Amino acid sequence: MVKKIILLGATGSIGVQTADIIREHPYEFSLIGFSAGKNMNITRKLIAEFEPEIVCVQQSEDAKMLKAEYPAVSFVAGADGLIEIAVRDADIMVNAVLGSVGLEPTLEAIKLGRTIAIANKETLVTAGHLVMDSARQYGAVILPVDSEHSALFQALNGEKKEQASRLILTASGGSFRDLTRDQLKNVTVQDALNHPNWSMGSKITIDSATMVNKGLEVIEAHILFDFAYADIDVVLHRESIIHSMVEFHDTSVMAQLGTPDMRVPIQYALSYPDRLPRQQAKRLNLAEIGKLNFQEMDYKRFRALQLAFDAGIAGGTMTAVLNAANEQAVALFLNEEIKFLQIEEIIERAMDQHEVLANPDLETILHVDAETRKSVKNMLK
Ligand SMILES: NC(=O)C1=CN([C@@H]2O[C@H](COP(=O)(O)OP(=O)(O)OC[C@H]3O[C@@H](n4cnc5c(N)ncnc54)[C@H](OP(=O)(O)O)[C@@H]3O)[C@@H](O)[C@H]2O)C=CC1
Ligand SMILES: CC(=O)[C@@H](O)[C@H](O)COP(=O)(O)O
Ligand SMILES: [Mn+2]
Repeated sequence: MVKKIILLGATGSIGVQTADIIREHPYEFSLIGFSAGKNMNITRKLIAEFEPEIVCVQQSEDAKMLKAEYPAVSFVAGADGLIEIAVRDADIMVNAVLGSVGLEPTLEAIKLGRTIAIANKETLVTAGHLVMDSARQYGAVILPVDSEHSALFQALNGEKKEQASRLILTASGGSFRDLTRDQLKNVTVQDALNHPNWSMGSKITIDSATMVNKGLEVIEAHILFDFAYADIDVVLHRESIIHSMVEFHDTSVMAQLGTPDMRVPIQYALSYPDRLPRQQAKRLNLAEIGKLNFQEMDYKRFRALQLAFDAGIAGGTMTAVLNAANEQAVALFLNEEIKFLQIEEIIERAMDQHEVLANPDLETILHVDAETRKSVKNMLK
């Protein structure tokens, strides 16, 4: 049976790699619709290759322009268009957009009991409890794409969750892992975009350099697997070969390993519960395992990780504040309007200014998200 795929964020790093997997397995998957933001070149290439039923783009002018070029395709635009495409009848909706913009489309697809393959960690950090409560209510399946959470999901597969005692996330340390905090004062955007192991979109690459990414992933792990923060650890692992581990109460540790290639966790989510062969993948050289490097996480050097734990433990709306402040701050850094170390300063100030609201509904979360973005803008005035 060919699985019909709806892909949000098709023109991004995860989106393009998801298209690779669909291309590699034409008898397993069919791309029936996708969303893009502003990248019309990749959008045109995907339309020509996959002949989707429906395409969403950010700007309505782009939708009009494309309609003239591809009259057989339906085009929608903007936030409403993202929801319209997300709820399209399909076997899997892949959320690979960037940022909390992915939240409402995901919630609407969940209400229809859809299977969601989720790469978009901002959705889960912003409103993970709403997402998981709604998934339980409507019987929707949430499959992790993020490499660490795919590893945790695989290591937990077939196990009794109550017999797992600890989640151990691995962190490469990012682009500046060999710099002291003092040396971070004048680093450039170009330097920050130079991740040692992964080729990713700009925002997550900056998040890896600040260690916010690992902080978001700690919250994502708490949300997806319902582990207390006290039972989630992070270890520095320079090679990104062990993608994360689960320790059980008999002290066994199950790990998932592989060369750093996001197509593997993407394919696993799409083909779950089966595994499909990957001829094109670079197989792990077993000699490399002997050289793997692990170090204790240094929470002083990587202050943003501590902030993320603090936000998760505070709960309620605080994770939405962390995420929104970070999204704004990273955009400012990428625009060269602030220095690298100001990213974590902005996050800390936004959190200090926030009164946590417990058990927030969607309206409250969206309001807090918007207010946080405004407050970050005011910080710089
Ligand atoms: N890249 C990776 O290896 C990994 C990514 N992730 C997560 O996956 C998600 C996507 O990351 P990544 O692929 O790197 O991001 P990219 O920036 O490469 O791609 C983001 C995608 O979302 C679209 N987009 C951006 N903003 C909007 C918006 N406001 N409305 C509609 N569409 C929008 C972009 O469109 P366009 O480019 O056309 O403007 C693009 O298709 C993130 O949450 C990230 O943390 C998780 C693990 C690994
Ligand atoms: C590929 C992926 O899942 C990214 O989240 C990656 O893990 C970032 O790596 P670090 O945050 O460990 O540098
Ligand atoms: Mn990850």
